[in-house]
Amino acid sequence: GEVRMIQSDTGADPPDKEDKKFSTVDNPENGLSRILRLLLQELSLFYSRDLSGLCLLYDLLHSPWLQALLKVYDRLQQFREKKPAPTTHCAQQLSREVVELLRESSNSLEIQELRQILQAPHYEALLRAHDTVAQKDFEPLLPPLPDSLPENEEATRIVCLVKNQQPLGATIKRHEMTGDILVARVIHGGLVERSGLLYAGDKLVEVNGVSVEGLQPEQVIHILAMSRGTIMFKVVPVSDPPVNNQKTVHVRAMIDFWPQEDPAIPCADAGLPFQRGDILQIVDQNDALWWQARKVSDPVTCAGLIPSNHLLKRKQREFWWSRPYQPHTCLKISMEEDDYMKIDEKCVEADEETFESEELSEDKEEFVGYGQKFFLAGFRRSLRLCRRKSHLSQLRATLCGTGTGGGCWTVGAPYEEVARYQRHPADRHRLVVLVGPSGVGVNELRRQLIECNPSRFQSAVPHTTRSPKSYEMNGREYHYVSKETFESLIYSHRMLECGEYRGHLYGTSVDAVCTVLDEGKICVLDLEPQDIQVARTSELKPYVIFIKPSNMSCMKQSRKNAKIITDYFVDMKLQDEDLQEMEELAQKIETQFGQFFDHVIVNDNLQDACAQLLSAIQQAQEEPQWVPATWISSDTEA
Ligand SMILES: Nc1ncnc2c1ncn2[C@@H]1O[C@H](COP(=O)(O)OP(=O)(O)OP(=O)(O)O)[C@@H](O)[C@H]1O
Repeated sequence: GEVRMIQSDTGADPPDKEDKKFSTVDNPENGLSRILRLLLQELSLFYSRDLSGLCLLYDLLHSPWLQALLKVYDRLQQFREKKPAPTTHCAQQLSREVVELLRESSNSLEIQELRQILQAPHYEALLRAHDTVAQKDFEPLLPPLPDSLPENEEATRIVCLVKNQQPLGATIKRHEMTGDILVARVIHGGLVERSGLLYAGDKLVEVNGVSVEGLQPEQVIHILAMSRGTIMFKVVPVSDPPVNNQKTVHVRAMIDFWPQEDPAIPCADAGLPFQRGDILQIVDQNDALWWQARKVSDPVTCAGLIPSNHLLKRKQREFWWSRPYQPHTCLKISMEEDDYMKIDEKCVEADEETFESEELSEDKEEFVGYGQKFFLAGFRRSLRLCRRKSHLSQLRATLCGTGTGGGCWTVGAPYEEVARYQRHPADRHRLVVLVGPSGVGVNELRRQLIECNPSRFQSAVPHTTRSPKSYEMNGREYHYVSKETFESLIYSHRMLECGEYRGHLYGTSVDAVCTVLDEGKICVLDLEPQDIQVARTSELKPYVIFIKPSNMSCMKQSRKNAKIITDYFVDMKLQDEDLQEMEELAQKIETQFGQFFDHVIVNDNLQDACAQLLSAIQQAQEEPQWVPATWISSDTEA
């Protein structure tokens, strides 16, 4: 009644064609679809009145997806009411009989096809699934309980596991006092954990009907190793099974770990070996000493044991205390003096004049361009020599035992929490940092990259305390600043790298990098490995690429015409000893700083290395990457 009344009131448009189509769907409508149609009819009368929100509601209810959804709902509802029952409980058997019959009948193409279909593995599997559902055969068959249970026996549980190729994923131990065999640890993702039937602390009574009383854990493991198929455990369940309600954490390993070499690990076979730089997913931190984790790059179902943060820090302390006291003898000779002595031996002829003219000759190369000329800052010889010197001194300090890292242990957290980060297209680009042993081609690659697309890639303009030469421009070759200004930048942590060369300070500031990034470009920087940590901030989000030499014989081939800069020559041919030194240095850098590398490129063929570099940078900027979690959280706080 009301519907009609409103219609005559408004004289609005009749429901549109869509609606009619909807109302003429096959079968008589029922349930929700019908209600919806009526509702739409009614709403259409209001449409022209432009009441707020009404049009929105109309469009919503009129949307094809909602209508389709409701149709599905209605169909399912009908289906439920019908309570379908299987026509047969043994479709598989029926199918087999049909195949037999078909074998006897004429061999027409259709019959052949039908036979093939009925014998196809997926079809047989489908019928098997059908029969399982039809027969409601869901539960595994448990062995019958023994008839006579002793009165005083503790509540026991019978657990059956079907062993497959993988290990069971649990460890056992012997209780020191009682001698009971207990489940020590259930490995995350393993068969035992997925079954949900055994817990750490459960007491094993029998395995496959054999009592474990008085046995050593190794003997029990032997029984398990010998058994095939179903294994039956009789256990006294732990009174309150532990619940793992921790969320998983992702970390970057800052150390290497080899379970087979760690005498303290409770079960070496259950250990997860990893190397510095690996991203680990920690799934269980319930144990104070041994956590469970898996490698993100190798997502096997079963986790492995890794030493906890706490355990590693304790070992770290023990390691440092156990070292004999080492007076810092190496630092007695100042590195600079040492270096100068070497330089002086070799370049008795060279004086300041020669150095200046050499800088001039290098200058020409710094203007490059295709069509349009531009200046390449940050490739100056003095800056590069100064960097190299700071690295050498750092490395030597490390070898003398006074540096920040060494051999196996690095100071600081053994695991760094990481999170997935994908740069939003509107965000600044990530800083790209290239690291590599001197002469490997870091600057060559950087130069090629910038030259091939100067509007996309750029280097930062470094700072120096030396005075500008007549042909230089402040802010182009360098930012020329006073010693005081330079030092204040260092003290306020605004210098990414710095060093001294021939009495002048050289370095690259955070702000110089930000200037490039703020122009929407990708800043590509060449840093010494010990400076990576300084650059690792939420502000710059550096993506670190290690440039590695290939093997000696390849290098000898590809570096026939390669030249390096030295203190006494602008271009000096790379010698075999240089290549040898480069290889050794690359190894040292990798063992000491490998945890910070996001990507490694072997620079053998220059064109290949360039192409790899381009695609790595593309990935860094466009695809999700693991970064320290603090970079992300400080973003959201800001
Ligand atoms: N893949 C390559 N094939 C052949 N020559 C190469 C290759 N990569 C670099 N070179 C050459 O090797 C020499 C040294 O390279 P480059 O100057 O880039 O070294 P670098 O790693 O920046 O060292 P430094 O720390 O001294 O600045 C250059 O002559 C360069 O052209």
